[in-house]
Amino acid sequence: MTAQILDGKATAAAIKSELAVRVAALKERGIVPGLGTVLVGDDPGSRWYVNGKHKDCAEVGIASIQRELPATATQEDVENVVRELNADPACTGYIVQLPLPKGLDPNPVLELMDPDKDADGLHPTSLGRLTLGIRGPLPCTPLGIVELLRRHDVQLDGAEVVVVGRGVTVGRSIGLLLTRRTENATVTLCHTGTRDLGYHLRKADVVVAAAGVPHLIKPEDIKAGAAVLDVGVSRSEGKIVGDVHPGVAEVAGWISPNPGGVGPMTRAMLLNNIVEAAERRAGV
Ligand SMILES: Nc1nc(=O)c2c([nH]1)NC[C@@H]1CN(c3ccc(C(=O)N[C@@H](CCC(=O)O)C(=O)O)cc3)C=[N+]21
Repeated sequence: MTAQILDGKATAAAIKSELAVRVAALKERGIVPGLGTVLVGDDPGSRWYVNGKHKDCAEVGIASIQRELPATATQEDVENVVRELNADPACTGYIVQLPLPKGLDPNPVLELMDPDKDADGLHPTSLGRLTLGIRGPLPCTPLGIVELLRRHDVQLDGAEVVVVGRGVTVGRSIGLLLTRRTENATVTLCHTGTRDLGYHLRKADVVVAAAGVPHLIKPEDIKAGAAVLDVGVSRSEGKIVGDVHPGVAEVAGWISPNPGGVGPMTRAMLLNNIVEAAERRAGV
């Protein structure tokens, strides 16, 4: 068996054209959604990601608000930019690109953000709302994964999902999404303290690999026909190496390529969060 592709690039493109229609409808009511980004320092990778987000915005008609600070910026400097974006009516939502340069503490910065302007869906209030079932921005990568599976008709209702990795952006938050009544999956969260990872993986209908360990997930650990999502981003000689061994494609029923899988979906969901925030504010 060769796995079918969970094509994140094509799916993200389809979502972006749907969002463009919703943005046009907002504009007819005089509302222009705007995404802000805060980039601190000169890490080329971070700059590349941030530029990509603004390119995405241009494609769907969302306005861009770019704030840049040098690597020498103080905690106070970063927090002042956050206060400014909180107060800016043109900014529907924004992200503070992580990681921040050494010496800066991200948590007070993130807590200072207006939760209603949280484009990442990772603000303490957003995670609290998700836990409590209150409408609000949702974490982009988990949401992208759910959307990618839904649009390829991969069943989540009743599925055994095994998540590998307990990072906040994916592992810690995706279970909250997948165990809602609307998704209705059973979720097991594995991490470096898990005694027998293979034992859990072999039962999984869906595997979300978000550990950041190159080729951690081996073909012998995957149930035939399972859906495997590769979220891992490690780099070797400039190329992305995911958490999933290439041999898994021979066993799995569905696999997300990396690049071209979950990454583009994450970006599309960031735009989705901006459009939804603008719609919520407009009472749509
Ligand atoms: N506040 C904040 N929010 C974020 O969402 C955030 C962040 N900080 N810091 C860094 C990570 C990383 N991240 C990616 C998003 C899309 C791709 C993506 O689209 N990748 C492409 C190409 C990757 C390549 O070729 O380098 C792909 O997977 O096909 C990658 C990485 C968002 N992040």
